[in-house]
Amino acid sequence: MKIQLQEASKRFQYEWIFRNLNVELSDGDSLAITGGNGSGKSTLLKCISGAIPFSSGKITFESDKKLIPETDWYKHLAISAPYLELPEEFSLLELVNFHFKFKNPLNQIQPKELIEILYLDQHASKPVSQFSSGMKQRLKLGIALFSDVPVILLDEPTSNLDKKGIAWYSDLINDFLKHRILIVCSNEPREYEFCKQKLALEDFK
Ligand SMILES: Nc1ncnc2c1ncn2[C@@H]1O[C@H](COP(=O)(O)OP(=O)(O)OP(=O)(O)O)[C@@H](O)[C@H]1O
Repeated sequence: MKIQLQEASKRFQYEWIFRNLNVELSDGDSLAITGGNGSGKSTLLKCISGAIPFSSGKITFESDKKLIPETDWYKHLAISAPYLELPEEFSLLELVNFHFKFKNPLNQIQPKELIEILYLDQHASKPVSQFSSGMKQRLKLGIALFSDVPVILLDEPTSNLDKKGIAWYSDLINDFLKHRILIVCSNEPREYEFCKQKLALEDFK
């Protein structure tokens, strides 16, 4: 998998959020997108995922030297972000089963095994609406990281996590991200310090 941004720019009305980004990412690469509140991190991640368009410039997804049409990007990526809601009426087990109807599980992991990795096995039958914010965050990260896709997009991955959760996040990144493309939006060095490339959005105004 290869993702390439060429002179990618975004504006809302008359306000340029970022201009002329050039980035190239291949399997095993990791990119940290940093910047203060309102600098455009989430906007850039949404553009990369195809949820919203860039205003100018170009982005391509390429697999085995073939361009992937924009309408198919979603099949190749998984996202965890604060603005993406979980279907909270499901129990945990129902939600994991539901998710894996759309995305293949990484390493053929079974729903019950994943729930153990999330250390939520005591809560398999509980509706997700009754989860704490940290439990929801582990769930969002877990279903993204354990989707068998070549591109993982994470926005504020450790928000709401306690010390144990933060260590758990670092271990998962170490163990399961080696051969994929990872993009992390963050202001917390602990969330992205392992990334090979860094892009400070303030430099692209
Ligand atoms: N749909 C929209 N219409 C107009 N302006 C928008 C829209 N979405 C975001 N913006 C603006 O774009 C800028 C960047 O917002 P964005 O959410 O990408 O920042 P961020 O770096 O992710 O911030 P934070 O660290 O607070 O999450 C802000 O000025 C925001 O108001």
